[in-house]
Amino acid sequence: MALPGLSLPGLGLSQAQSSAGLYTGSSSLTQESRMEDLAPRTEWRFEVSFQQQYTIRVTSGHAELFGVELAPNQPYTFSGCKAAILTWHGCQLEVSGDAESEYLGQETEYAVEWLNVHGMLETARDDAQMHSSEGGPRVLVVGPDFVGKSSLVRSLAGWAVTYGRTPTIVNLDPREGLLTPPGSFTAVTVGSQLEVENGFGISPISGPTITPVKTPLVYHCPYSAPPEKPDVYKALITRTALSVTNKLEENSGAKQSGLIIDTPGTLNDPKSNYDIITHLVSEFSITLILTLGSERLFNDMNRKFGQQSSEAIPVLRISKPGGAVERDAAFMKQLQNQQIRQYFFGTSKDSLNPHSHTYSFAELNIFRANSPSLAASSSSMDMDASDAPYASHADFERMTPNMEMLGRLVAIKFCSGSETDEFALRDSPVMGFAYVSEVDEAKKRVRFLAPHPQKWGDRAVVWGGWPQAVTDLVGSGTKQY
Ligand SMILES: Nc1ncnc2c1ncn2[C@@H]1O[C@H](COP(=O)(O)OP(=O)(O)OP(=O)(O)O)[C@@H](O)[C@H]1O
Repeated sequence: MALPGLSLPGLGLSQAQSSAGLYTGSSSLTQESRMEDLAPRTEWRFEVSFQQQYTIRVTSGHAELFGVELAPNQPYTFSGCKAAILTWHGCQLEVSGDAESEYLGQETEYAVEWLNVHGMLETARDDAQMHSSEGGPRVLVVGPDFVGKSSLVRSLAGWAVTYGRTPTIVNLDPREGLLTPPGSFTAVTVGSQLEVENGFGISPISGPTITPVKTPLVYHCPYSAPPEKPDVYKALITRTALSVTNKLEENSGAKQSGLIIDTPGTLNDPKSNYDIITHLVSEFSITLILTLGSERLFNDMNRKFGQQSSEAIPVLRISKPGGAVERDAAFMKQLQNQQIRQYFFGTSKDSLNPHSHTYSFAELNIFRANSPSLAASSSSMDMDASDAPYASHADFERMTPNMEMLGRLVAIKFCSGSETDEFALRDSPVMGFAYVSEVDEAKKRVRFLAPHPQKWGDRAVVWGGWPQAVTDLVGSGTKQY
């Protein structure tokens, strides 16, 4: 990573830049390959749909994408992506392919601010190194949806790795997976640089990979948002925090590098008096809170946790990047489907070969995680009342496989299927995920797609209302993403 120079954004624009600097507003751009000169501290913003491919190559100078430097002359291809290539000192890009929009962003003060936060974290890590019993910074990132939280987390992680650190990234947003499909919490210590096109990439729980492995700790969260089941969500936070803390105690480098926690926008909830954020701060012993995109949230956090409160935790208000954009429901659905596909089939650079497993009903220990959204989807499927006992107050219920599971993702837990303690079932980490590709109620058997050839024996298999069913996973399986 190159540090920012003294040039001011907007100065020294070439003609190409000034014309490219206008938002195109067109729904689809198809272009021949062409060169774009970027002045220092500017960024090339683009939005590419899932049907398009857009390629960028740095031909001179240095540029980075969310904290990860692009290698010179290497083409990077993006699909289903909204992002920005930032340059501190200026660069030239070769751009080709299709995009929904592309433009030169000159308001990059946010990036300088983010880099300053990285500098603060480095100081805290140095302090932790000198006083070895203390851990590094434990950072919580909060804010409404689509304000750049995940981009900030990714940038801070990328810069930390460039500085030789091994930060632990925790994703508590079940809408979007990190090294996993949606519907999970992940904690992963990052020891090698992230990928430009694919962020955190894929992990061994998806199958053997050729890239350096990042082994995540995964918990199952089959709800799209915390308000669906706040108590379960909080219990899973406690479980994750305990496991992460224990893991850091075994690895001094990771402990000194600290934690960065990404959260869903739904935690920004004054009505509940930010109950879940309070829980998170206490369980992870947070030392720094970064708020994005909401002045009210910043003030509320400052009052509740800031230096004047009994908690005395620094709370900072961080700028939202000008390029951060809303991803509508259709885009999010495609993103979620793509994450599920990638879990089983890998990416165009790192493809995987999933395996088919058939189990009889008698061999399976299936549990359903009840939730309001699952109850709603069952009633819309017109389920027989006896098949859909979701009115039950139990969080998990043992069940016989049925057609409702078709197209769903199931979590294979480390605990035994004979587990009767609901809390042990909830708190057990995930060994891997499988996809229900066929349910034969007449022959009483279920066919799954799973990343590994080994069967999972009598382990507990849990599914819930999230993520939603994917209908076209098998059959499109040969397609690479
Ligand atoms: N500087 C930027 N230029 C262009 N696009 C950006 C920029 N920063 C972020 N984005 C894009 O804007 C979108 C929203 O950003 P991001 O996912 O970081 O927000 P978020 O607050 O984490 O959202 P959510 O709460 O949904 O997880 C993403 O597609 C991201 O890649």
